[in-house]
Amino acid sequence: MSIIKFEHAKKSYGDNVIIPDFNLEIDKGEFVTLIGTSGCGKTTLLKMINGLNSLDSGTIYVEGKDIQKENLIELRRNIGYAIQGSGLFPHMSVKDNIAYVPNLLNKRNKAKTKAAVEKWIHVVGLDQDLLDRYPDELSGGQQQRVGIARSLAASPDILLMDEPFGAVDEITRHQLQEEIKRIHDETNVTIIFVTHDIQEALKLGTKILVLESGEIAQYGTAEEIQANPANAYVEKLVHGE
Ligand SMILES: Nc1ncnc2c1ncn2[C@@H]1O[C@H](COP(=O)(O)OP(=O)(O)OP(=O)(O)O)[C@@H](O)[C@H]1O
Repeated sequence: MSIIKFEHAKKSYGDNVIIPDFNLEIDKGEFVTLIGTSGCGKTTLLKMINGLNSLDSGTIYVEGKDIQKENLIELRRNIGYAIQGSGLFPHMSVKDNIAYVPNLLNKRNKAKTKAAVEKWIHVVGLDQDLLDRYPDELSGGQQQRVGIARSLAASPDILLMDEPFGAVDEITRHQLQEEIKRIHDETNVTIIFVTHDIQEALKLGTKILVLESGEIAQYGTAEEIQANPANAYVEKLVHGE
């Protein structure tokens, strides 16, 4: 069974139709990289999955359930969300940022939350010494890692990532790419990852979703889209001018 299924999903802002008629099934455990020109609707599509954007019409199923009939708070607990610039709570320590969702889930089981925090800070490759610092006392790359740790700390089945490595230097970006690949291999979390960078999309994705004006230009493996680009846009994207 697919973990996410779109059926004629439509989204507009006012009269501006961004996603006209979206149909796709994403299998559990995929690492989907979502790429397309600026303004084509990548962020809009991502936010439809966790209910941050409501649908005009159509249906999205997450783990077989129609999200429009679900409690959105419950839904989002199972869907991690990591955004560019980390999106950390500035007034909370690193520890409290990562513990935020586990605390909600574990209620007063402090030992369980502490174990989750220690596990995830380690998984994203950060030192335990950073736990008591505040976000503005970290480098951009460290903040980004904490953001990823926070989004994973509730052990979600799905992780939505919106250009999570956009704001860091090349070396850190490369390290974070390796880190997220490893996390995906180890946890089998289903990831939907927005990027502007075709090399990043090809490197990380088990499937690449090329979006063009809110519609699927192509959905396939890196090999497939490189060997058989579906149209001139995909061709240009993967092979340059
Ligand atoms: N809240 C909003 N109200 C009105 N229009 C919006 C809103 N959010 C996005 N848009 C518009 O919808 C279109 C798609 O935006 P979206 O952010 O999904 O694109 P994107 O592919 O993620 O772009 P980028 O790569 O630049 O981040 C754009 O034209 C944008 O201006």
